[in-house]
Amino acid sequence: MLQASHLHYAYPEAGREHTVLRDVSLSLQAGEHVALVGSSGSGKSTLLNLLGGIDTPASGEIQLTGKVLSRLREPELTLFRRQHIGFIYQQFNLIPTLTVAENILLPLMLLGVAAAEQQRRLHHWLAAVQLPTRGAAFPDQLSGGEQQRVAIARALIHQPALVLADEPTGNLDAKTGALVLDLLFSLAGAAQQTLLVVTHSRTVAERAGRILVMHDGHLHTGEQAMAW
Ligand SMILES: Nc1ncnc2c1ncn2[C@@H]1O[C@H](COP(=O)(O)OP(=O)(O)OP(=O)(O)O)[C@@H](O)[C@H]1O
Repeated sequence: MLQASHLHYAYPEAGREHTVLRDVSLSLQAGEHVALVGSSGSGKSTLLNLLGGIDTPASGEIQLTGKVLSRLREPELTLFRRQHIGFIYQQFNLIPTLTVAENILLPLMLLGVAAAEQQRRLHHWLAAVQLPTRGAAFPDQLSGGEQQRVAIARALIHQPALVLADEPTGNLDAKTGALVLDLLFSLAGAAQQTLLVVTHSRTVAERAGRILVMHDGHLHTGEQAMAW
């Protein structure tokens, strides 16, 4: 469902180019759960941003559910992202002025889903992330683990084909992280969604079906990844 070929990416740095991704290729099968690991600064978040259509590679091609991202122009690219991708971040990234319910509903509002259908899915997802009575709360009234469960509901409510999670347990203690991780893997699994999780945690990586390792801008798979 995702095929990335020969991706290159560089950031401008003091008048020079700082190359972060060098000839990175990968493919993800529909419904697969994959962990992306590697040392700090190796380019994991950068790769996630390219795969999610938030940023554009200098060269190379990304095909997602049959569409080549670089051939999409605004506003099609934004619409494609809203329909097919869900993001989960280490810092939760909830909107502090919106309630839990409003945060979860954002993707459906942006897609123009009918109000009755929004409410039906909201009830389902509040229950799915074990926060059935917290819809009217604001993010700062929730614990970190609860906020990340809201972020999971927001990332999955529009049934995206691809879920990208950048260190989803990085801000949580081990016990809370394990609960959040269980929810993320089981909900994405039930919906047969493809899940790519960036992590520094061996426990998280071992939950995935496959591990990819970023090292010095290159992506290692299979046997090479086993050494991680
Ligand atoms: N906006 C930016 N401008 C310039 N350089 C950047 C920018 N964002 C990231 N970088 C650099 O690109 C490299 C890769 O960063 P990236 O965030 O992708 O790494 P990472 O593997 O996700 O790291 P971590 O595990 O610490 O989150 C780093 O050297 C970083 O300093």
